[in-house]
Amino acid sequence: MGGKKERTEGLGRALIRQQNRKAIEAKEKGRAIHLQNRKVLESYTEINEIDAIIDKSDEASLLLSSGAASDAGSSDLLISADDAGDMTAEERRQAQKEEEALYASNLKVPRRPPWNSNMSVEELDANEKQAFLEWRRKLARLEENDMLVLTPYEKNLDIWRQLWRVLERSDLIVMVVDARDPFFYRCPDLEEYALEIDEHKRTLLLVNKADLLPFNIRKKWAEYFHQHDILFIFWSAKAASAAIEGKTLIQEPESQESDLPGLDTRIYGRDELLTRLQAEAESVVAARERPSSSSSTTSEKRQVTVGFVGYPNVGKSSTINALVGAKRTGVTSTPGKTKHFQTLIISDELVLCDCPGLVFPSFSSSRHEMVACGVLPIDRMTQHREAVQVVANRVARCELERIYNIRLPNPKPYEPQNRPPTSYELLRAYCVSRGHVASSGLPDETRAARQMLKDYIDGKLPHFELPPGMDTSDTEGEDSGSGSDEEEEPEPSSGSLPDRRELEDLEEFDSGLKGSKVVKKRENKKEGSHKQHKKPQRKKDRSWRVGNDGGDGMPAIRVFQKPAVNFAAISASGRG
Ligand SMILES: Nc1nc2c(ncn2[C@@H]2O[C@H](COP(=O)(O)OP(=O)(O)OP(=O)(O)O)[C@@H](O)[C@H]2O)c(=O)[nH]1
Repeated sequence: MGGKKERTEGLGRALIRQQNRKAIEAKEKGRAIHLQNRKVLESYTEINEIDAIIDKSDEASLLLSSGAASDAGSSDLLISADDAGDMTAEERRQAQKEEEALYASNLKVPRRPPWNSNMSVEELDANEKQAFLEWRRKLARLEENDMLVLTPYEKNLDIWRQLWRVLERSDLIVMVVDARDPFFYRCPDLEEYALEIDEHKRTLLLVNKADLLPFNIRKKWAEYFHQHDILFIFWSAKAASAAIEGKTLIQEPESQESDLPGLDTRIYGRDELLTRLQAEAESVVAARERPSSSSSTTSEKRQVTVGFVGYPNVGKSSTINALVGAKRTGVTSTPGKTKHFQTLIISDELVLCDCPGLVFPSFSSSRHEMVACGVLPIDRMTQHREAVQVVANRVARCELERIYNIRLPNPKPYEPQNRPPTSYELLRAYCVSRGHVASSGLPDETRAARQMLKDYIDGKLPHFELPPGMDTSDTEGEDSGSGSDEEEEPEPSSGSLPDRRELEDLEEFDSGLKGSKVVKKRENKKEGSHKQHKKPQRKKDRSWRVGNDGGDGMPAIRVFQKPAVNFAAISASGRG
């Protein structure tokens, strides 16, 4: 008997030892993969397909071995360059719109492949890589269509993995968008993906930076969201942080009446937002548990999780900091600094989760627009005139003149009188007034462009989009005060303001030389801190000339799909 017992114990010990060995091996493997993945998380929006294949040859071989690349050459999506070459600009734009509408549904957020807790770490890793490469391959195929321009998007799987985790663990998903152009930052497919994970999950649009939106425009957006069944809240992380310090940033209008009963146009305060988020998340949990509620005897409260997702720079970290009431995550105006998701326990009932900013794939914007909207870093700007043209198209001429204390040349008699200034005119006027001269002796357009884009992103240059189907005539005659009691001070002039005649003289002048005089005069008068650039000016350089007749290498004015907001009309209707 004793021998049998010993044998059984021996077998038991052997089994335990085997289990432990397996556990240690699995842990080691997991650690190896973990270490391998622990390289600093970086956002890859600029990487191209070739780079991806060279850099990640292991992933490429995975893709090839799966046979997934076998149909990569099929051309059912293609409109060839030859077909497109015969079209007029208008026809091309129309065809592009049609193609974009046709393939809009192909712009998906990458899905995490199905998984379960029995899978090994390697298996999970390989499946995720495979699914991700498949997703990238589909997008690459879209790019083969000459009519479709896919803007840079996040190509680092590890960043998408962060999103998958946040989506899976959150009951309520808060999509943070910039109030000045909510639909640029909204990703409807993400809402769909959340529902695929769990049909009860809800997505709420947190319309941040509402302090930068005039009240009447906020009201229009509220009506639009309400009519289209979009769950939304207006919010200003900046105002909420100011409130924590006892300051008031937003002066709300006394009456916020609307034709739609129950319309919520308020900008929420910190406590209100926390309460509402918790209530929304609890309603998700309640809906999820409802079918089995008959078997549940207790009504005890569960901890709910609210995940914050969105493009870089929309204010996710600022929002979390304002909600937590202390600085817990880094905030800067450089997009893409949050690299890993963070979990913050607010109370026994509420947990917040901050996801790194993600650039979702889209057709609808240009790279310049993405720089101007703050989702691609200004440092990566290669064509500054194109990016500044976005600013020139969207900020009223009078606002640019007032805020920068500059004079922009009037449109020529043969041009539409309401055309926006060209980026060239704007950059030149700015450089002249500030004395920004590059070492070449030419206006330092890059420096000017960087400053203007920063001002545009930070809200110093006012701009906003109207809800779809609405134009400025819908907002005229209404109070459009921004609600913010922060009055924009015009920038101090660096010297006396050149009058229009002086500027027009400059157009006719060999302005490299004359420009340098203007520059020096201004520098001496005010901006003592600026370096004196002593390099001789190029006499015959024509890059200072104003005009868009094409003779000076200036790009034609770009027509953007979204109509520029007529700020002049809005300003005239009472905006400060
Ligand atoms: N005017 C205004 N500016 C804001 C507000 N919230 C955030 N900002 C500014 O927007 C910029 C980006 O804010 P972050 O909180 O770092 O944005 P994020 O979404 O966490 O960015 P990533 O880490 O890149 O994903 C910073 O310059 C903030 O000061 C707001 O409510 N109003």
